[in-house]
Amino acid sequence: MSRWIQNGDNVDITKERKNATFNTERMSAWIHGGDEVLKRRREILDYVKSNPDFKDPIPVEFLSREERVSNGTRKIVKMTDNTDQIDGADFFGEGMYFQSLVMGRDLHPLSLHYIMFLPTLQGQTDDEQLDEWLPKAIARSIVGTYAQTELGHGTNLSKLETTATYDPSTQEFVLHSPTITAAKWWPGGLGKSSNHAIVVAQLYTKGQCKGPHPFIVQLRDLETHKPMKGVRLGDIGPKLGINGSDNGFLLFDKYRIPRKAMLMRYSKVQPDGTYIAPAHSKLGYGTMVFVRSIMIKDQATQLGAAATIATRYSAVRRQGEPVVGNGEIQILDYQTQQYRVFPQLARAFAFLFAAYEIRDLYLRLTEELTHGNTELLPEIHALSSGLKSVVSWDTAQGIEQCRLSCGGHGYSQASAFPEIYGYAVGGCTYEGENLVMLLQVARYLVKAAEETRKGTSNLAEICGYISKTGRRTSSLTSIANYTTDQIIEDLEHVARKQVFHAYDKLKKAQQHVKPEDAWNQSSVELAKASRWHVRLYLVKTFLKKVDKAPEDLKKVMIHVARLYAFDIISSSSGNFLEEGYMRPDQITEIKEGVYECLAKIRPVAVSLVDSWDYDDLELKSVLGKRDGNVYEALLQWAQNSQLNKSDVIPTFEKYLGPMMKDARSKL
Ligand SMILES: CCCCCCCC/C=C\CCCCCCCCCCCCC/C=C/C(=O)SCCNC(=O)CCNC(=O)[C@H](O)C(C)(C)COP(=O)(O)OP(=O)(O)OC[C@H]1O[C@@H](n2cnc3c(N)ncnc32)[C@H](O)[C@@H]1OP(=O)(O)O
Ligand SMILES: Cc1cc2nc3c(=O)[nH]c(=O)nc-3n(C[C@H](O)[C@H](O)[C@H](O)COP(=O)(O)OP(=O)(O)OC[C@H]3O[C@@H](n4cnc5c(N)ncnc54)[C@H](O)[C@@H]3O)c2cc1C
Repeated sequence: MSRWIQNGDNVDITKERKNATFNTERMSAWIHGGDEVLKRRREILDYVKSNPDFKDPIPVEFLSREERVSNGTRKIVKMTDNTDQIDGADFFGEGMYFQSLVMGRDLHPLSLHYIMFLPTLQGQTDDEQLDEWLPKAIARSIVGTYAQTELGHGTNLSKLETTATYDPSTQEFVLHSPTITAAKWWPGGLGKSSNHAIVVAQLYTKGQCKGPHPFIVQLRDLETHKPMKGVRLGDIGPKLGINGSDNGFLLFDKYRIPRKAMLMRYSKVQPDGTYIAPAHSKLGYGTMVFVRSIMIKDQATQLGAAATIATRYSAVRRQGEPVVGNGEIQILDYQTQQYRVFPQLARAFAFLFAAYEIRDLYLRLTEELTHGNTELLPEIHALSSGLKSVVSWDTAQGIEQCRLSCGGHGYSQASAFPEIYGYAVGGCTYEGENLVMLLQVARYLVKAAEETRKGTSNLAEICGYISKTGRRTSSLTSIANYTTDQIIEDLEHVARKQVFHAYDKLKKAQQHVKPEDAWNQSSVELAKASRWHVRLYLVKTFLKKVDKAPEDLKKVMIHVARLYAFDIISSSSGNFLEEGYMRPDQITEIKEGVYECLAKIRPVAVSLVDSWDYDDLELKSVLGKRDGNVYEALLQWAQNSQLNKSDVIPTFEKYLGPMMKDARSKL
């Protein structure tokens, strides 16, 4: 019997599981990278469940902000006391899973320490600095964050205002925030927890500005934890999500740090102030590329969770009686419900598989950089920026669709949707605002288009479609015979067309206006080109992964992958119809393909979401509980409300009681 079925479970959800046409365990192993990975996940899960230190006193939704920060800090310290339980080298797999189980969807005072501070030390220090700082950071004798964004500037790094001016007489840098807008603003854990930070500041030496560079800076006294003299910092207040994290502000008043505080792996300032430039001007941005690449898996995991909650709830929720007298049906049987939820599940899969690809590519980049080779950098910058944008945007929209699909209960924090949304949607902004990142991808695509037009094209594989001579019309005859190659060919056509459309618009505008105006006037079309480029990549990666799956899994997953592709085509049919590339009847065929996929997925939907292997501990959703007994659980969840501590609360005595009494006396 499936590990997901237990006595006492809701009967509808049990029936769904018994209808599975594939082995859920095999599917989970395939999704997560093999039997060994799955085994390790279960070991980590058992460990977390068995450790009372990781328990929340009550669901975190009922805690105040201060309690959340305190509870999160307690847990993350315990968690990082026990990193021997995981493979420390596997941040992407075991590290992220462990932290997700223990910390849920609250970032915490050590988030930035692990996500950016440590990776920046690893990637940007010279050997001597690495020896000095890395052991301390790994041991957690210091806690750091990444302070780059300012009140006045986040996106445009070249206009950051914090200055680091080199003083050769003392061999120190002087850190200074010349204006209010120079205040660092947002860094996670900066407000109250960190005592160090990587601070990105404009480097001045010999009277010249050399642009933004990273420095390691002590912010608080190691014993008293009081801010250092010349450092002013604090918490920036509550946010849409991640309220367990003390995101902070920071201002410097002519604060002196030693020359060796500048991270000198790529750029250097010599004792006399001579500046040595890096091999590639953007090597200092490496940590952002790393985070963008791990964000894809994180976002996929959030959307997968939302789809799991919506699917399980839809299996146990009965509403509406299409045949009067036959009883209400499971809402999962409505085609409209399937159309709302299953594409989100399909997207989550597409994003997860792309996450594996970008992880591998990032590892290759790291290896190449150790040999001084920066060739891969532009490609990875473009791909990670593009994926980060498209994936976080679709994840945000997808979570909202899942929430809506759960009706009123989706609006309750018991569903977990508010937490999931609040956490995930930050990804549209941090690590580069999404539209800005799409425009970075566009720079890359414009170059590819230019090379193609010049006939000098020697494009990286990912851009190969740009220089292909495609068909003038789609070769689709019937949805049953619509092959993977044909699907890709059709998407390539639209992506290529949009790339050249945007490119031509840009080139035309450049003949009439200044380059920056031409770029601005073409930017909506350029961003669209980037989106198509990324969607094409996602579809290709998904279909390729499914093509290689074992037969028993492939016959299920093919419908999910096709749904992902058909949904994209049918919801942008205008692009495919343009210039008669597709005929209306071909679009109708693809829409029918969507409905067919929904029908194929329906009977196995619950087992498919089970295969994501979310334990209740990780899902943290009353609606998405494994056992499907949601109504009892909702009633129980509500008991945690502080308002239920007494039958009559003081507001009655103070306000409502007198109001009603007064009104009664006047009747
Ligand atoms: C031991 C194990 C223990 C394990 C324990 C585990 C514990 C775990 C604990 C926690 C784990 C949690 C895990 C959860 C998952 C995590 C995911 C969630 C993370 C949430 C955390 C949020 C943190 C957020 C942090 C931040 O937001 S930091 C700030 C980020 N800021 C930005 O991203 C700014 C965006 N702006 C830019 O990037 C740039 O300014 C720009 C827009 C790209 C423009 O730059 P500029 O220099 O002005 O460029 P130009 O001069 O115009 O040149 C453009 C040129 O450069 C190329 N370019 C640009 N960037 C790059 C790059 N990075 N690489 C390569 N090339 C680049 C660009 O392509 C152009 O090239 P061309 O000129 O050739 O076209
Ligand atoms: C939850 C969260 C956590 C964060 N954590 C950290 C952290 O730990 N450390 C840190 O340093 N920062 C952090 N940040 C800051 C984050 O990196 C920035 O907010 C982000 O890079 C966007 O920059 P911005 O706020 O300046 O937005 P802006 O750039 O001001 O964006 C506002 C609007 O302007 C548009 N825009 C801006 N520039 C252009 C352009 N060139 N072309 C077209 N449109 C443009 C954008 O598309 C957007 O619509 C965090 C932010 C959040 C929300």
